[in-house]
Amino acid sequence: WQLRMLPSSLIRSSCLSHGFFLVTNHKVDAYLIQLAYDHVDHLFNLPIEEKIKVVYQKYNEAMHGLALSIMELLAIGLGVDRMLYREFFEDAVSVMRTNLYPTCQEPNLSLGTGPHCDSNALTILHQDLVGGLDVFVDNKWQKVRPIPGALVINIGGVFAALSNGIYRSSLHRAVVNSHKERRSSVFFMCPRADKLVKLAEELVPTSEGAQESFRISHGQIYSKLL
Ligand SMILES: O=C(O)CCC(=O)C(=O)O
Ligand SMILES: [Fe+2]
Repeated sequence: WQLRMLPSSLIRSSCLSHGFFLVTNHKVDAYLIQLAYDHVDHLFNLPIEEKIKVVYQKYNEAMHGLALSIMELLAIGLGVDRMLYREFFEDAVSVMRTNLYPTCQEPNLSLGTGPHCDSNALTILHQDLVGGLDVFVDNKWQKVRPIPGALVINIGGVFAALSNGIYRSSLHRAVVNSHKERRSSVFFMCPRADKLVKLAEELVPTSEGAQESFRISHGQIYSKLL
């Protein structure tokens, strides 16, 4: 199972089946990604130094910019106005998480990050070269093998809802191993909680009433997904 590259039609086909794809040549500075990892250890020693805050701010800005570009490709793939999701997510709130998975003598008995679907809109994950991310596709766990410099993108529950379920949000997990610790940095983009999540007209070919009944805030979707 190999995922690669992306014009909007390739993104569309991966989103129709499982919602995961890789982005390379994404212009996010490799040095910035490395800095974010380097500073993880300091995060636990509060107060956080100004320097570290700046790294994470820059990391978030870079990922936010990339996520907005991906939103355009997702829109093209769905046949809606190219700017629709870019504009919708312009003021998105984001969360960043850095995971450290220590080695484990009995990896089969332990959960790294247990099976889950992301409930936010779009996730951008950077993993080191150890490997451990699995996606449940075609009824089995399949590895997302690390590729140097590549970012793993996946559709979350909010975007699956925005696409009227056309794009999929898939179950995934991170497993541990007995020989090498692993790190990943994850950027979760979600709309502000009070944002009204409304389907693009093209995705609801039925009456205005159906549109109306779909109006639901992101907070409501989020609480249903948790
Ligand atoms: O660490 C990973 O590879 C996966 C992490 C993940 O899925 C998450 O934090 O939502
Ligand atoms: Fe996840």
